[in-house]
Amino acid sequence: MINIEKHWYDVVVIGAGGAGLRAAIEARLAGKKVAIISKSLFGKAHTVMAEGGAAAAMGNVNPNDNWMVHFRDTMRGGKFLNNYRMAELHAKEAPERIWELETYGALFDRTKDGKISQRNFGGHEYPRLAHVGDRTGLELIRTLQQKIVSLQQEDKAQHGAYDARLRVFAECTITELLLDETGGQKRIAGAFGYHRESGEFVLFEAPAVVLATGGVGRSYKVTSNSWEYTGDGHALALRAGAKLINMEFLQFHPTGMVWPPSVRGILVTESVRGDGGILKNSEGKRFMFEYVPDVFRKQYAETPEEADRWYTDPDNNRRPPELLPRDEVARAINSEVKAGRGTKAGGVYLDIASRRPAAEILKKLPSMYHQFKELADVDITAQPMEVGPTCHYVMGGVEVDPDTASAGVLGLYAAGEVSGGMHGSNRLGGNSLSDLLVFGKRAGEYAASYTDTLAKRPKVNDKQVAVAVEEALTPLARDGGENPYTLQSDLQDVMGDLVGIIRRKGELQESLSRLSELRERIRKVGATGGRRYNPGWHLALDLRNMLVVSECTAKAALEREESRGGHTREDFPKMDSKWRQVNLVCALTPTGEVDLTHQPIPTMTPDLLALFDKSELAKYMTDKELS
Ligand SMILES: Cc1cc2nc3c(=O)[nH]c(=O)nc-3n(C[C@H](O)[C@H](O)[C@H](O)COP(=O)(O)OP(=O)(O)OC[C@H]3O[C@@H](n4cnc5c(N)ncnc54)[C@H](O)[C@@H]3O)c2cc1C
Repeated sequence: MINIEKHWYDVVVIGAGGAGLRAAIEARLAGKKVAIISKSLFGKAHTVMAEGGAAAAMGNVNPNDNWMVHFRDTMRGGKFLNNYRMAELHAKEAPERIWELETYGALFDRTKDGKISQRNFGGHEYPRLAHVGDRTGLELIRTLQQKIVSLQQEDKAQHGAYDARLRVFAECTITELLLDETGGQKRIAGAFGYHRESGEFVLFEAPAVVLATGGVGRSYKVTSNSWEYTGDGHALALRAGAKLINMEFLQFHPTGMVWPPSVRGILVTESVRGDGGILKNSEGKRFMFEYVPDVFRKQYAETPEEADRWYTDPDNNRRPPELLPRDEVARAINSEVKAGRGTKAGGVYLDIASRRPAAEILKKLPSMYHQFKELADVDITAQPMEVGPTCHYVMGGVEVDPDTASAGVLGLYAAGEVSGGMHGSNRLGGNSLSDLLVFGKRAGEYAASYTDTLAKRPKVNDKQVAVAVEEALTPLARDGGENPYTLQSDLQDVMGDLVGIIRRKGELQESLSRLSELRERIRKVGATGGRRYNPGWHLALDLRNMLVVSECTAKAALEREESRGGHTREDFPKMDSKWRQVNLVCALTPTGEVDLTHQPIPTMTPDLLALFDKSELAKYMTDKELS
């Protein structure tokens, strides 16, 4: 007889990064009983790793900034494939969400006159990233956790227990969402998972679930993402009947560490370039001036002199090309390396040492200094760093309603990196931290109000629970099954080699047939040992999520015959305005295959269209759309 620990909540939030914590706070403030579930330790999420800052048009450093400029930058960055309504809400609400963090106790760096300081970042017209040195994510998580503790203290005073209305389940992985399908309509009824340490199963009965599980980067070997980003939320949503959009768009951050091999992929923050760092090839040439695409030519400097003047006089000079959106810089580095002008380890040089005094580097980039000193024995105040592209962020994700964050299945919501649409084909740096605050809050609010509309709670189906138990136990029961680590490595090879930064038709076709072979092998995955802390078993369970998400990416990448943002096709090197009108949508067939369809993207409202010059829109839109 399998023992299953049972809990009863109004709202279950899966994920304890910024999106999950902000959603949980909002649902709790609405009076709901809320569980926060986290695969990793509490406080250890992608959000904590964020370095550069959170983008919000507060206009503290340049008063010309406002939500309309931020909206324009976000749409340009996403090459106009963004869900315009999400980009609008994000630009309008981000400043409020940042100021609100201060009321929770956040301590941002300040300007001389005491306002929240804001720094430059790629694709943002004005200094816009609220930051705490290069440890912004740490402050964000610390503050949200502090708010949670303060709410728990209120609950202790009112209800006699700290976790009466807000409880954290750390090191607990959700493997399945549970649905009530009575009357032919799917409604969320709960979530099933296991405690990582004991291997014991756990069931959360709840009418509303917020997915806040972050990204998918572990499907690639060279990635800035950590072990838990196996696309669980994306896969859970698919299996529950929701859809994924834009999965072909993956952001390869231009600057990951490339040396030594053990740390390849770890992020080198864009703040290095925002604060004056420049990129050079092995011949010592500052090469980015040669890679400014026509659509951005007007906004970027043509000479190093103009670019350097911009740091002190941004109103009369144009930005350095090192601050182009990330997809452009990543492709440029890739081209330099391919042309034989890379470093021995396959990267290029990022130099701040010759550009800023050591004391300033230490003050503004303390984490980068320690990262390079400890991991690569490089002193960034005296030597250049070696960098190259690393898989960093997934623009694609769960299709949501922009206002409510509803994922299209009753009771299911998604926010943060797991959701799709907001960033279009490419995310601007800093826009994720603000995204997760804006839409985390909205998801929590609407999940809570949804539970108020229910006449009775959806019922958990015991058969579904039995299937979830069996699914989880099968790898342990299988003798001589495939090794999960080998399977993960093989999957990463397929994605890195065939669905990487530059894509080609033949390779994408090959990736799909290799993924289909992997599907068969993953069905036979085995894990030795028992249920007590067993990472091999955990990975065996994660693999099916990584696989289905990778299939979505490969299928959509093959289908989209153009290059845009985080999707570059060597055989279709240009943007095509016909493709801008289309979202590629993935759903699962009843037999679990990925089904891909085209869906028209929502048409931008005239008031928002009027924020752009017609000549600029003409670079992205069809004549029909413009008329
Ligand atoms: C090194 C680095 C630097 C970055 N710097 C910046 C920056 O400066 N500015 C910016 O805007 N963005 C930055 N980003 C991106 C940004 O940090 C992330 O996109 C963002 O934090 C994602 O937040 P999230 O709340 O959606 O998910 P995360 O913070 O990734 O949290 C996901 C949570 O879900 C949990 N989880 C996952 N699967 C399961 C499961 N099956 N069951 C239970 N729990 C699960 C995880 O344990 C975790 O708690 C950076 C990213 C990295 C990696």
